[in-house]
Amino acid sequence: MQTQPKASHFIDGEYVEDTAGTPIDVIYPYTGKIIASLHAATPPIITQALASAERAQRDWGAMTGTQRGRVLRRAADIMRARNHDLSVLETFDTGKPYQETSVADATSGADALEYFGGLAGAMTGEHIPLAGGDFVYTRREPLGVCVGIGAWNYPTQIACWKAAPALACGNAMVFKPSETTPLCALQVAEILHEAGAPPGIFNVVQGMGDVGASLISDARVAKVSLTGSVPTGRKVYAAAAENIRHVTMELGGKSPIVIFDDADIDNAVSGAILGNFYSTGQVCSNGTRVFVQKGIKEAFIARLGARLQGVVMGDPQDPTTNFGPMVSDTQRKIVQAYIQKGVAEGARLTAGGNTPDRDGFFIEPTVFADVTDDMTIAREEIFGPVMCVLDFETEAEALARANATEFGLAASVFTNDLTRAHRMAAGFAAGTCYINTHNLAPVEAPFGGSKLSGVGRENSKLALNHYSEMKGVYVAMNDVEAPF
Ligand SMILES: NC(=O)c1ccc[n+]([C@@H]2O[C@H](COP(=O)([O-])OP(=O)(O)OC[C@H]3O[C@@H](n4cnc5c(N)ncnc54)[C@H](O)[C@@H]3O)[C@@H](O)[C@H]2O)c1
Repeated sequence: MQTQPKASHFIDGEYVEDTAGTPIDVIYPYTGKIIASLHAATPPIITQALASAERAQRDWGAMTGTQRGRVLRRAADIMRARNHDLSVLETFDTGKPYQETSVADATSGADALEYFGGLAGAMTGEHIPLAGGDFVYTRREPLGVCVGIGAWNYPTQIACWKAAPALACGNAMVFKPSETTPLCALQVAEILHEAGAPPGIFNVVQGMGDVGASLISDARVAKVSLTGSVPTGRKVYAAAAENIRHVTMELGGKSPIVIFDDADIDNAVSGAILGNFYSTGQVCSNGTRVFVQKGIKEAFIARLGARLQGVVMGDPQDPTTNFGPMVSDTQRKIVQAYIQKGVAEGARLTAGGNTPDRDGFFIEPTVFADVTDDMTIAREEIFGPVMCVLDFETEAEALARANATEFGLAASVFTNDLTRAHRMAAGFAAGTCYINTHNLAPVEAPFGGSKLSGVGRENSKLALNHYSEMKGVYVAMNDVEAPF
């Protein structure tokens, strides 16, 4: 497959290059080899992208929602038809196994385009009757030019989850992918263009944090939606505050999975695997603190150990591989340091912990038992395949400890006690909760975090509120009464 794009940026319906920008080498995590070379956006590229988006948004925002929705739904169809190629590219970009990318990335992106394409024509205001026949009507209006900034773990999905509601509401978007995975968003731009999106409606510019910062500080920008870490979120939120801009923040997490002794233990083990090792642990909503009720702790660890025998680590493009390398050597080193800290602080290593002696940024799926709440590995987001198993005795204790974190992205409970399941879901201080599963993110459901994990929600009808604002129009049906 040709992994080198035609040029670094996609602006106004075409590929654009400016070789004066800082070089960005794209590394395939399986081989450590360079598979594409791009350039970060220079100030003229940033200006070009924002000017084109501002120009295009005026007409796009004036179209009917049905017309815009048609373009998005066409893009969804193209994306589904190209799923194989897009998945292969996503695997080159991230190192995630094709077994995952073929069902979770372009497909999830297409779902978002289809869903918000469907909703676009159904967005309406309301009529509010008042005394004396006066009334107010509301108009849902686009914000204008939105900036999207992506993390490296789900490059296609992140681009689509931001573009689809933004465009459905009549905005234009300038999207900056992560510098680690810059390839897939260009494909999203091509597909939207091919589906009939007017030039400039979705522009992609490459670059590091400084490019993101320049985009946000531009006066033409009405909103920024970031998927990234909490430290970056703080900077982006502060920069947006300078001009009182709208924000959506999808940030990090240290989510709990609470497993009671009445749970279906195989389902609980599956949930913990999904919530810790999918995408080699590089998922923001991962349930990395697994609280297991004391009586079943050793049984849980034994079953988990047996299931880990099913890990197939290898060439991520091979459809039988179910566990790929980490996205970069840097990220792998961060995870290695956390594993060392876990050992040093006295946690019991029950699986993995090693770096396989082979090419690629691999690290074994790792499980620590007897983890306590104060250990570094139980407090900080690791963003790699490291599961911490903690044990508990009572429901009240589990809930209090699950919530004792500055993050609040996701939380799940495994139990067969119906009332306890709902009690726990109501008690979790997290934006995205699960009962008897973990980490599913269908487009119909709101996704996002509370506390340090974020602001706003992606997906679901709620996302429309974050990409539009309501204008109230007061209509007088009577003479104006003035005091003099
Ligand atoms: N909540 C979610 O939906 C979600 C999803 C995926 C990843 N994440 C989080 O993302 C993190 C991993 O991704 P990452 O390492 O790419 O995150 P990161 O914060 O390092 O970078 C995210 C993006 O922000 C850009 N950026 C960096 N500094 C900036 C600045 N000052 N101004 C504007 N943009 C700037 C980066 O170039 C990149 O595109 C983890 O913390 C993970 O939990 C969250």
